[in-house]
Amino acid sequence: MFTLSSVRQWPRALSRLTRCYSRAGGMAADWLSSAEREQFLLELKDTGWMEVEDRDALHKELHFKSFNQAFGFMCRVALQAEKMNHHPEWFNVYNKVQITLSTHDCGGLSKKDIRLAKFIDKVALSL
Ligand SMILES: C[C@H](O)[C@H](O)[C@H]1CNC2=NC(N)=NC(=O)C2=N1
Repeated sequence: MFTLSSVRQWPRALSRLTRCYSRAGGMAADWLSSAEREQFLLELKDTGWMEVEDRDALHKELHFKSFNQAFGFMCRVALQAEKMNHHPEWFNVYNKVQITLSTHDCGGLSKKDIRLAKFIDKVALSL
């Protein structure tokens, strides 16, 4: 019989899928297939994103000309995060912004993280 407790013996990726599916109200729309994950991570690593060692997340540090520019960047990302209902974990000191992306509802990376990472790169490039 299928039970959530039995899923823990399944591969980690499948376990993440069930967590993502159940918590996100049965919608696995944001789930990343292995092929998508590989492709998107390749693209994002090209623009300076790194995989975090001890969790399924992406990290990037951005440097701006001034605090004003860094904070303006954060405002634009914050509005997009609210629109997506998907929020970054971030830290700002003066002209530097450190960002970590992961989908808490899924316990790892989802398509929302990819979309937000690409938005972040687009905004950073426009400044
Ligand atoms: C209740 C609210 O919709 C959820 O907590 C949203 C908010 N923002 C979020 N942001 C991120 N990064 N992961 C989430 O799972 C998440 N869930």
